[in-house]
Amino acid sequence: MSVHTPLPRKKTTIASLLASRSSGTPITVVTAYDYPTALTLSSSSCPIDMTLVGDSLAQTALGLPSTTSLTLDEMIHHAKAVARGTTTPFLVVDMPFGSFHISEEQAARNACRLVQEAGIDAVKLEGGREIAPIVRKLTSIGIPVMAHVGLLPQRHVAMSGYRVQGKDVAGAERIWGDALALQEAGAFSMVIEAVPTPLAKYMTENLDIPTIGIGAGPYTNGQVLVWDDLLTTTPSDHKPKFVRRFADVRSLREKAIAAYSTAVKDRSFPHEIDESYKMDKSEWEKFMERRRADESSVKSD
Ligand SMILES: Nc1nc(=O)c2c([nH]1)NC[C@@H]1CN(c3ccc(C(=O)N[C@@H](CCC(=O)O)C(=O)O)cc3)CN21
Ligand SMILES: CC(C)C(=O)C(=O)O
Repeated sequence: MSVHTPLPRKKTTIASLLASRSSGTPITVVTAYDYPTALTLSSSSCPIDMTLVGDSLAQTALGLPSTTSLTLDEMIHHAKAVARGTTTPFLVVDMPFGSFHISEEQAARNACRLVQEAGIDAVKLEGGREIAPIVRKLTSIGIPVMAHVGLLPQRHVAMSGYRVQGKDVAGAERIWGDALALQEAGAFSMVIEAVPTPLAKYMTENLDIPTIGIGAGPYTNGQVLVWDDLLTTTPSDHKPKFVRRFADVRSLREKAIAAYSTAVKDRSFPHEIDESYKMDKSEWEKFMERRRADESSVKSD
């Protein structure tokens, strides 16, 4: 095989994620909310291991004030589009607020909908030890669950805002206890959001499942970022400390739209030959002859 031919990439599995953890190869996760984004993540020249249809969908793509108003039906609509564009990455979908807390039965029914209607690989559930029975239930019926501890955006009101968690002994012990309970319940992996670096490092070293950090420092088994944050797609004054801007797509888009507007208004777009269609001269002349005949027959009526 020539050096220019990329090696065919294999579909990420739970086993391959565990192998990455064991070999110390960082796991890459990015969110996606639509088909073209899913295609980009699936065909990246440097691998993205997991695609997450995060419920950040509410804010990034739907303009909602927080994730709590996102419905399961809205999530399924987007998850289907992402699934159509996802090949090799492991596809994880957030269960929206209110779609899994009511009972194990409700959680199982809704997780089954996500699997059957959207064709996703796994679900992610925000919460601590109180949702361990739900994690156990879903795992027991063969739906892999990614846990999510630390900052829980679905509880931003109860937590008095989006704040770093586990900064004192009590907070750190609570998060560590939650992590153990969720691993014990069968979670295959765990997102750790906005906790101090030493706590995330301790958790990574003392759990058996891959940890995926966001605002959790460099020592987790993998990292996740929101598509819109890493590309800078949207105007926003606030940048959480954990976000790094890998591109400025927003200014690129704004420049493109301004250039389009200018070109239409000054009539330099479209170009008469390069961007427009031709017609045979004789066909055009026949067309005009017939129009003239029509006009004179209307006049003589
Ligand atoms: N675009 C986007 N990116 C995200 O990472 C994201 C969403 N949306 N929506 C759902 C949740 C909300 N998230 C957030 C939102 C804000 C902060 C934030 O402002 N954090 C403060 C912490 C301040 C402190 O306690 O010291 C920061 O300034 O970093 C963190 C996570 C993560 N998720
Ligand atoms: C920030 C990531 C982990 C998430 O849960 C989301 O995108 O909703």
